Amino acid sequence: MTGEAVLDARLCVRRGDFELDADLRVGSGQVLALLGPNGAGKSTALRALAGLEPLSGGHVRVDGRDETTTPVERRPIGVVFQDYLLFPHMSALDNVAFGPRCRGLSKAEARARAAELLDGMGLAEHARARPRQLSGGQAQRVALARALAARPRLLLLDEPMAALDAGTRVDVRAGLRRRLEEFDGATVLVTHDPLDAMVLADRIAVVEGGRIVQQGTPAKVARRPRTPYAARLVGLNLFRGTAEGTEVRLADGGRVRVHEAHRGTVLVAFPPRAVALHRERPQGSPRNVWRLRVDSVERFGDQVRVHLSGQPPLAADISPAALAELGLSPGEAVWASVKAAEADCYPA
Ligand SMILES: Nc1ncnc2c1ncn2[C@@H]1O[C@H](COP(=O)(O)OP(=O)(O)OP(=O)(O)O)[C@@H](O)[C@H]1O
Repeated sequence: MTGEAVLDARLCVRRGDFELDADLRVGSGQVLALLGPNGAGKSTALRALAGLEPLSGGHVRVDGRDETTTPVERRPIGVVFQDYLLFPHMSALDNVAFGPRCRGLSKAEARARAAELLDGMGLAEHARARPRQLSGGQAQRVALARALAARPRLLLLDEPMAALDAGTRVDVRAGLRRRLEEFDGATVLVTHDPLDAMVLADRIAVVEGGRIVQQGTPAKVARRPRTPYAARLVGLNLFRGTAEGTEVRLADGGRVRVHEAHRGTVLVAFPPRAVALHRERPQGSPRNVWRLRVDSVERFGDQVRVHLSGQPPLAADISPAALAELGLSPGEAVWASVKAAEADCYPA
């Protein structure tokens, strides 16, 4: 990120035994996704930014101003909660007008601003509807309009797709992306869905155990994950090891041959579709060949994902026809191979 950050925060929070310690910087018009497993500290980070969770250390700066001790209602922040928390007894218009009203705008001014925002979200004809009369996607847009109504500089989105059914998610996600592109403040989005992070964010911070373990563009995180969690999310096999030329000795046992020579501690990644399975030991070209055992087999899109244990443990994607031909079942031994050219190797 270049230039001055809209959000510059160091969040140190203690909750019982749990400790969050994370640095966040988000530029103007940028979306940062906090992606991580349950209990990683994503919501704690969002709550700390909003002022709902006290910091034991660190700071929150927005546009260069220190907001660390600013009360929740006076922070230049808009929040969209997971289940939107719209006021059920108010119309969409009054839900959106609520924030500006609280900040001192007259009723007419607040309503005019709310109407404009709803209009911009394609919700003009739903302005009088109560939340329960809205679809999930519409309710999300009202919640977003409400968060934007106070003209925040920092927008916080907590699992914005979680309340939606799978069928509407794709459209709503695309719509949310367009709206976030129009927002010139900073956005922090919490999710445990990699697809949300990939589609909505300019940058992803992978949070595990209260720490940011990796940060980068979605493409970079997807291609070069740095932890087994991140690798699983994007569906890659990932190993840490020590390279000596084109051979990598893996930390947990086994070896992988890679295409380019490296030296020292590295990560090696390759997709499950790069793994071929064989009944007989394969011959020929410079490839990796391992004798492994089938752990489990699951349907994965139009492919079958075979989980293998051994050194190294792998996931392999093969076609249902190939599975039938191999006649594999859990507990059986199988040969697995990967071409050296398919194994991406990078410094750890
Ligand atoms: N009310 C609480 N009191 C004490 N500790 C808490 C409380 N809520 C959460 N924690 C601790 O904080 C940690 C982080 O929780 P947090 O909700 O921030 O994780 P998360 O990444 O948002 O997970 P999820 O995806 O499940 O929402 C948890 O592991 C838990 O140990």
